[in-house]
Amino acid sequence: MSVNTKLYVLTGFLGSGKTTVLLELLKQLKGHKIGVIQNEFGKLGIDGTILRNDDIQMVEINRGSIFCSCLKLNFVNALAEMSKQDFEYLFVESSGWGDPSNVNEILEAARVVSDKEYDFKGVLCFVDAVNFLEQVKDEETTYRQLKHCHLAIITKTDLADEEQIQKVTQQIRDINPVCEILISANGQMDYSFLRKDLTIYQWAESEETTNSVENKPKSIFLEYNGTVEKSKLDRFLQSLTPDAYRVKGFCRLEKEGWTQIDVVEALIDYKPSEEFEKSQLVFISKIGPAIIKKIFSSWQECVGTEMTLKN
Ligand SMILES: Nc1nc2c(ncn2[C@@H]2O[C@H](COP(=O)(O)OP(=O)(O)OP(=O)(O)O)[C@@H](O)[C@H]2O)c(=O)[nH]1
Repeated sequence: MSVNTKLYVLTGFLGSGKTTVLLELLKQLKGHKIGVIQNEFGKLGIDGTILRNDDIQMVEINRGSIFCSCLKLNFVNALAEMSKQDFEYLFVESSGWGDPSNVNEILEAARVVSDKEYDFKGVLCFVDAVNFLEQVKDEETTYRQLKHCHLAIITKTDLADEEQIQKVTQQIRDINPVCEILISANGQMDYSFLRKDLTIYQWAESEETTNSVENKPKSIFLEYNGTVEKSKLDRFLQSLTPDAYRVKGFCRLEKEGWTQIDVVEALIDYKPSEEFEKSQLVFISKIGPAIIKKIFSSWQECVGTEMTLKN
């Protein structure tokens, strides 16, 4: 039987909580036929590993933004390929650096080459209640993601007080006066938006994306074998927080075993994880290739064991 696949595009700055809500959405929709297109910025598909599950079908597009000319054809092809599968829902998680200003142009291209039309339900933009007000001052991407969304989801409201949430809401309204706004804490939120057509909350006209190969932040990944003491790794990660937009990966710790590491600004989060062959951490640099030297010297000082850095 042929069904109309409901299509949602998830956007939001690095570490704003897209994967956290997507995992919850997948739980809420258990039993439905679901596809995911996962776009990671670095070479390693960390989110893909977190989301992988027998019930969903996933395609990963890594090493850049799906809105950038470097990857948008891959995105169009993935949409066309997945349109053959009669999913009930298709979620596209774009990378935190993704500027979705040209999303309509891409969906139009996909419409031309796909077997079936998607029922596009809207762009969801994740807004980090703790870090957004600072990010939006410096990062055009954060502004564009909001301008072109239909639903803004304020995340991490468990970590922000009422006054902060009010300020964030006001700033969202200044950028996008018509989008719907919801709040979320650790993926808990009102999911009834799934029954709505969010595209009625369209604000901005399509425009060129700001994503390009030239302005793509540097990403680098670190690997080590064996184990590391948590306190040492923590000191290492803390020393790098001013210079990295985001650090994430899976590490084997001496006492705690395999652990998922998430660093967003000053916040370092540790969660138990499945096992891997070796420990790997992806760094998305605020300071370009200069981060390489800092990673080397800080690792020497704080941890001191063998590791390798890869592009
Ligand atoms: N306390 C709290 N932490 C959250 C919330 N949402 C996300 N986080 C944490 O924030 C970090 C980043 O969350 P992700 O869901 O991976 O963010 P993301 O937008 O997918 O990240 P990128 O794909 O790297 O851009 C993780 O440590 C999450 O556990 C929330 O509502 N409350």
